[in-house]
Amino acid sequence: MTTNQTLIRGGIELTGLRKSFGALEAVRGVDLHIAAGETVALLGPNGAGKSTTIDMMLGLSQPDAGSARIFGLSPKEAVAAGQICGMLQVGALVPYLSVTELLTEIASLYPRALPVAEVIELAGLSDFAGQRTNKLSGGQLQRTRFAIALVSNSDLLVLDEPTVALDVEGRRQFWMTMRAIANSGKTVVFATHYLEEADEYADRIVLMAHGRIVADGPTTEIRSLVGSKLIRATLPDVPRSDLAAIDGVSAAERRGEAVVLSCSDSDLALRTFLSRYPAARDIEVAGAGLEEAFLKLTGHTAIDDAETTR
Ligand SMILES: Nc1ncnc2c1ncn2[C@@H]1O[C@H](COP(=O)(O)OP(=O)(O)OP(=O)(O)O)[C@@H](O)[C@H]1O
Repeated sequence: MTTNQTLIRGGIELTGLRKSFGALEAVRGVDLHIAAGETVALLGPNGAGKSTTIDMMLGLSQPDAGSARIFGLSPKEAVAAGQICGMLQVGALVPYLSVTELLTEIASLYPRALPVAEVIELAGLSDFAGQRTNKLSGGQLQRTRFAIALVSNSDLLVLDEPTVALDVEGRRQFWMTMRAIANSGKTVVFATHYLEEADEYADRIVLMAHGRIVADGPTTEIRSLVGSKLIRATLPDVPRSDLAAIDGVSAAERRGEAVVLSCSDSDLALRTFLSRYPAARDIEVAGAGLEEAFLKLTGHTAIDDAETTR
């Protein structure tokens, strides 16, 4: 086995990571192992601690406690060795260089850099390759940040909300490229708010809320954590508390004349519901979507919101 293979096999190991800003505990004990070759989505609402965790993975900030090891190295060593490359939400690019010039400069820093022309094509920058970086639009800037991450040809790509500011075509192209990169055996970690992106492109979802990991597993597993089925029906004038008390129902929500029941046992719930409320109509039984799972696991349920407004 070569030294490089030995390093790659180590994957990413975050152990007991903590980071506070003054009194605010942004990351409160994150333990996470990512195997080499995995594509992992860090999903969570605003302020969940995703960017803070990513910054510590990239060695851009030091944890208050715990450690991050990237392919057996400290983040700074991994960056210096060209093993890891990040695409951040913020950060100005060197102005007055064209996109091609900037990428050529950056490529010269990495031992295994990809050809710049290939990266320009992959990132959808062909039409703007001669444009100066200070004249780029938000979407073009984001594509350029992506190209910077790609050109290094690192084994681990860490992307913080990579599709922000991209239009529909930009997103489609971005994910096509990412798929090819993931299939080539690289490890990819990306933060996103978009459930459908996590669902569609990641092997695994790590859901963060309030500085902690609240769920970690394949998308299907995360869905199953929140009860398997939802019953929707039109049924005015029945109090929510009566619906929540039905056997097999774990939570009930009212949306105008419609009711939504989250079920722990949907067969039992449906039988009871129909016998007790024969006037119910437009009845649907559906698998709980990732959206429901997300809201429930991050402690921010639509049902809670409904309760606070009652
Ligand atoms: N440099 C900083 N100084 C003070 N507070 C910070 C700093 N960076 C982050 N925070 C706070 O830490 C918490 C976690 O922020 P973080 O950016 O990690 O969340 P996030 O999950 O990436 O959110 P978003 O999806 O909005 O980017 C937030 O409450 C944020 O306000």
